[in-house]
Amino acid sequence: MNERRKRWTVLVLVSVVMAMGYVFWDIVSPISTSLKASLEEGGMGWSAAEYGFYAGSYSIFNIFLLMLFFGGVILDKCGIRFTGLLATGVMLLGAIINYAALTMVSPLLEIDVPFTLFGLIPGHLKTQVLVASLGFGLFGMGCDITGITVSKIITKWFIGHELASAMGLQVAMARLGTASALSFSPLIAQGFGLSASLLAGAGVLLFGFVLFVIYTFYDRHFDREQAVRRTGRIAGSAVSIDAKSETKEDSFRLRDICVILRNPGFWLLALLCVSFYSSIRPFMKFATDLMINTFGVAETTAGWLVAAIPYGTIVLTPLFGTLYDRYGHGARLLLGGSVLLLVADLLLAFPLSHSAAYALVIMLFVGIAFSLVPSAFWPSVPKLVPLAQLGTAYSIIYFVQNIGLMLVPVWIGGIVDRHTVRSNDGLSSLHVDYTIPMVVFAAISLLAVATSLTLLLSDGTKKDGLEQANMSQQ
Ligand SMILES: C[C@H](NC(=O)[C@@H](N)CCCCN)C(=O)O
Repeated sequence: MNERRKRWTVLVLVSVVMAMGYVFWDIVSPISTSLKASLEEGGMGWSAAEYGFYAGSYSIFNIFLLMLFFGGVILDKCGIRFTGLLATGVMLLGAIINYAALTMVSPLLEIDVPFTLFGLIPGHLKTQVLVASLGFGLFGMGCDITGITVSKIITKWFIGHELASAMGLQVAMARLGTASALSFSPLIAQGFGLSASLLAGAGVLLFGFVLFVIYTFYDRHFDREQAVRRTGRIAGSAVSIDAKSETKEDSFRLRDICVILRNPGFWLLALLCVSFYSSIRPFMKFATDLMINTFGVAETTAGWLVAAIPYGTIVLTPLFGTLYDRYGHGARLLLGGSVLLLVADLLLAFPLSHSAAYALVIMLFVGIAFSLVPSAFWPSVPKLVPLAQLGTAYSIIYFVQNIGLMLVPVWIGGIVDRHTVRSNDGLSSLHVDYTIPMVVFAAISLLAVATSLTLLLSDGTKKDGLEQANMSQQ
């Protein structure tokens, strides 16, 4: 197999592994209403607060046990193969615990929670919710560590080649995973029961684990070839390189963390990541409700309007990635995406029309923004951070991103509660005015605009290469 074919095969393998993670991540979202239904109606009787706690538990280990940070250190210290197997294994284990909670732990047992952590934890929790959350937290830890591992794998194989196209395709596969979960999970649950969706999700993760095992053979082969090349280059010298070990670039020293933390470019990227993703991901959690309340569409139509976001990104992310590879202008792509998101937020806060067509156009704007920024953001990180520190750098970025992803929905949820009024039309009793929540999202997007503008300006003076094409050879 020639080099080019090998690296694209690797891309397919690891993108599918990652997409499997995204499938499980959203497997419960479309069936949450059924989960909240009573036992007699075939649900599990979860309260909205319990569901919110379960959904937020994805980030619990990543944030409170600093697992993302340690994951990055393990990646840089122990290498891709070890970390990838560990992370995909933990994802699978978490998913199995999550599934087992829904089938084996009674939803009738409740416990009183001794501390509520500033209102983030409900005062009473079903033991089933607690066990499911433990599983989902473990899954989240494995999933995000798989994320940094996959980013490092793609960088390792594609640096100097089609790096942004490759990362764009990987993100497109991830979005396909999200879209598939949203589309198929309700069908599986309707046909075979709620827990069947989770079982299907766990099955999908087992498939991902097997694919990662296959990838390790490619990885070992790559390292051996690199070692042979190096040995060739230093032929005659007394230095010997162990062909079994990973490449020298992968070795990590603890003081590298200080190097990363002292890099202002890194902090700009981390700030852009948390502001952009905190503005778009939590928005997507509230978007269906916003469609119903602001544009008066039915729940199913609202779901389809919001689904236009991930479906649109499947095509656009690799397209923008290819443009970045060939023509550069990464900082401009970041700025363009952030500005577009800001405009979309404002057009939803102060709608010019209340038609479904208007809402669809805005969702397409959001989809374009959600393609522009990720396609330029992730391949830009290796331009500001050396390969030896890349795993740690990605993990710190994910860590900062997770803080926003955990806090912003809680914040917006509180604002939504305060802007919910009982309507008099006798049909839907509650109405939410989304003006203020959307203004808050717009303010967070404005921070993303300011950060990407700073990145563009500093690239002009420091020449970090964000505006340069990624491909140095075909
Ligand atoms: C590519 C990018 N990834 C992330 O934002 C990661 N934090 C997600 C990690 C894996 C899934 N939990 C994206 O999805 O845009």
